[in-house]
Amino acid sequence: MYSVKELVESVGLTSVPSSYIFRDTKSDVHCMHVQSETVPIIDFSLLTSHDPDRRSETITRLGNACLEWGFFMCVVILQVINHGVPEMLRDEMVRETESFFDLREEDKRQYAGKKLFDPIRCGTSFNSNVDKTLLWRDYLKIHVHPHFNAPDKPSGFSKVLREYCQKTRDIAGELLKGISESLGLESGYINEKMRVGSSESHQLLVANMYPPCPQPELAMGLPPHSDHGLLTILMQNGIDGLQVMHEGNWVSINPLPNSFLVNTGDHMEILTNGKYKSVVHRAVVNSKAPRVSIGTAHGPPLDTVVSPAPELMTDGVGQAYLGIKYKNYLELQQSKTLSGKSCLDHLRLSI
Ligand SMILES: O=C(O)CCC(=O)C(=O)O
Ligand SMILES: [Fe+2]
Repeated sequence: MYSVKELVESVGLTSVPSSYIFRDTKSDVHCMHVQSETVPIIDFSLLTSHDPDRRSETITRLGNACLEWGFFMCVVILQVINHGVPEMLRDEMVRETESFFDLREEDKRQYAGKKLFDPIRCGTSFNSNVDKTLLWRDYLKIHVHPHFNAPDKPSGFSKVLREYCQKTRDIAGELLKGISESLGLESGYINEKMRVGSSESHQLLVANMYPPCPQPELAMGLPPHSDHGLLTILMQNGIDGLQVMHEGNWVSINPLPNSFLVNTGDHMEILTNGKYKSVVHRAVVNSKAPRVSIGTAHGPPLDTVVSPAPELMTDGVGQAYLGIKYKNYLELQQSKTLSGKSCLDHLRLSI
């Protein structure tokens, strides 16, 4: 079966087929429903404020969010023209993405079964060649920077996608400035060292479609994992499903209006020598409505070797991770079943 959406729509499913029954003994922990206010919130307008006190307070919050959670909601004031994402753009981006998944299967199939670095790739599960259990998830992955790519259908997608990707790169650039400062480094440190914001930086857009599931407790949208890259900026179509691991519990995320969900990725953990750890998260499914989430992963150029920053190895802790080319890390992650932080574990040095 090429997609879960097709499966759900082709037959009146009343139960989950056995190939989708997900058993995860390791993460079988109690799911706490924590209110949104316990999740760190970053007001983007304060981060870019000219008032040094407000900016500095926000940088402290940002640093704490990275240190304690690896996750925060970033509220972007929509009317800000320079760095905000206009509300319309977010809505349009969701609508166009939904329309893409609603295309006829033959229109989508031209992007199916392709390789990791093909510009546009569409499929189901994570790595359906090796996944023992299939995931209740279809995806569209597009390498949008340094070379911009877009499917030719739906017709309005390309324009909206280009603008959305530019705006999220701008947001990532500002967040990385704040994160650098929170580490006691120059504001431009991460952007310059990782060449993020350069004409070569890498940005991958991943759109996920989780169709309604007749037995949501038996299936999994995306299993516990951490993302590659420095930061992922995510939004959704108004239906919840993201959970992040915090202090041993799954915290269900109910985004504030106009907020992006931001998590630190494995390359942030490597670069900071383990100070800012990537967050483990997962996507659960529901029986009522299709859920769409759209994430952009922001990383260095593919040929960049990411290793711990010497400036962050001064506290007597030696180098805790091996360096690796970003490209090779992506290959490593894609060669296996998605599972917790198993890729990062390959690079950990025992110290
Ligand atoms: O759907 C979500 O909320 C999470 C998506 C995600 O974790 C991913 O695409 O890596
Ligand atoms: Fe993720």
